[in-house]
Amino acid sequence: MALKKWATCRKYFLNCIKPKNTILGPKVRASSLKQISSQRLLLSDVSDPGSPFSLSDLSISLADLHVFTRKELILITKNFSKCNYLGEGGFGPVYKGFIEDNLRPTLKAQPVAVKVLDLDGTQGHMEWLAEVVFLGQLKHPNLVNLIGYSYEGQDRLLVYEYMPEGNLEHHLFRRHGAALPWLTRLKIILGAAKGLCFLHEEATPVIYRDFKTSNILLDLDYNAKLSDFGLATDGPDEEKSHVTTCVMGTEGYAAPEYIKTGHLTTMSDVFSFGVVLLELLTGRRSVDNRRHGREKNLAEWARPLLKDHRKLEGIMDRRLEGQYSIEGARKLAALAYRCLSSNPKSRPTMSSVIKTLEPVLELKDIPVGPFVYIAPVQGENECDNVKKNIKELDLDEVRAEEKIEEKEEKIKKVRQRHQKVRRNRHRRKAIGRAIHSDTELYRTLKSSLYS
Ligand SMILES: Nc1ncnc2c1ncn2[C@@H]1O[C@H](COP(=O)(O)OP(=O)(O)OP(=O)(O)O)[C@@H](O)[C@H]1O
Repeated sequence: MALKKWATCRKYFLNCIKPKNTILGPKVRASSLKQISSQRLLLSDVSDPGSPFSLSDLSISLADLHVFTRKELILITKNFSKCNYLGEGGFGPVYKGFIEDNLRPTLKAQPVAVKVLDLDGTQGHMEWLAEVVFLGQLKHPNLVNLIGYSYEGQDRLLVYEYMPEGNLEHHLFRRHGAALPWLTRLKIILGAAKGLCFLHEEATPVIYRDFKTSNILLDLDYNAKLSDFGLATDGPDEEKSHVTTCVMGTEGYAAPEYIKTGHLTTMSDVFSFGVVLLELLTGRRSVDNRRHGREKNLAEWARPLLKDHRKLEGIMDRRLEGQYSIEGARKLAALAYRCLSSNPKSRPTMSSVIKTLEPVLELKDIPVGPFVYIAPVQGENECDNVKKNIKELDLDEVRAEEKIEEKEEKIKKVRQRHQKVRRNRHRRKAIGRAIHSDTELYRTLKSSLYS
């Protein structure tokens, strides 16, 4: 479900970057580039109207990125084939592709995701540029890796490492398939927190501005990586704030002070982090217009319930079926409460968020239930072969196989029972056992989530 996104203002900047050979003399350009190259290139260095930068200068400053031609991208995505379509966001459609090892000598064979700017959409050149400038320089295990970009005429494309498990939104809110286990949720939110912390701790802090479940991508081990830097901006530290007349972000995640006044700080990201934390705890979406009154907005509705242990239990995601650490849930709820404070100064920094989250992963008071795949925690020592085999298997297939085995087991038991009943007919009647079937589970879910 795509949430309403406010992101139209930057479209005005389409083509505001100077074309290839700017009117500035080569000496002036060279010295400006050198001056900037010692530090991180800021978005304003590139996008301000007086900037000496041209698009071709980007490839000098961001030398690790590959500049792809349209022809190469057609090859990579099999002509943007429908079979390779992964989805679509505010920027435009995204396709899976594969880079063969003979494409370029410096580029290894690998699967990729290619984002194509929709020229009729709400985003434009500035979002593309922000993505290139930020992800071209900021490298961290919890940020998605940008491999390269492309610009030809009005066309703007981005090429990323492929994230096989898609995004968190899909895993958390899908109607079918197993629920995301507690420890996997923790691992994901900790990874995302580390990514956000890295951005905030840059010498010039980066305000991400679009922290939400659909922007948290997952690799095969459920390591979280932030993507979608189209709305990111270089900001001052927590003490100072940007004031913008153009409020951009996604409904349900944006901090109240930012919506009301346009004041933007790293603490606005912390608020959005609190919303995602709530989504992980409750299994509810940040905004659900099918609900009534206050319940439509998750943060508004849930925050007052977080401090009361009994109420917290009542709003925990039912799909977890009680398999979570109660102490951990309480700690996370208290953390979400602080992140969602209406006063930005009362919110914790992302480094303090990480310090709160890490010990929660160690809590062992999780009731043992049926087998669930729990993604290994980063750095955990485990048998490489088993890990590799699990990676190579499609998890949905594993679950399907488990279900078949489960069903076969049930049929076997029912047969045995029937035989026994037949044998003991004179002694007692067979009792119909209530099986909590998947259909029943989905129906319950549907009525609670989507009514
Ligand atoms: N690197 C990637 N690897 C695999 N899938 C990806 C990758 N990047 C994006 N996708 C998928 O492509 C789809 C569109 O993603 P995109 O980031 O453009 O939009 P969004 O975050 O869903 O929405 P919005 O733009 O409104 O924030 C999503 O299903 C996402 O999971």
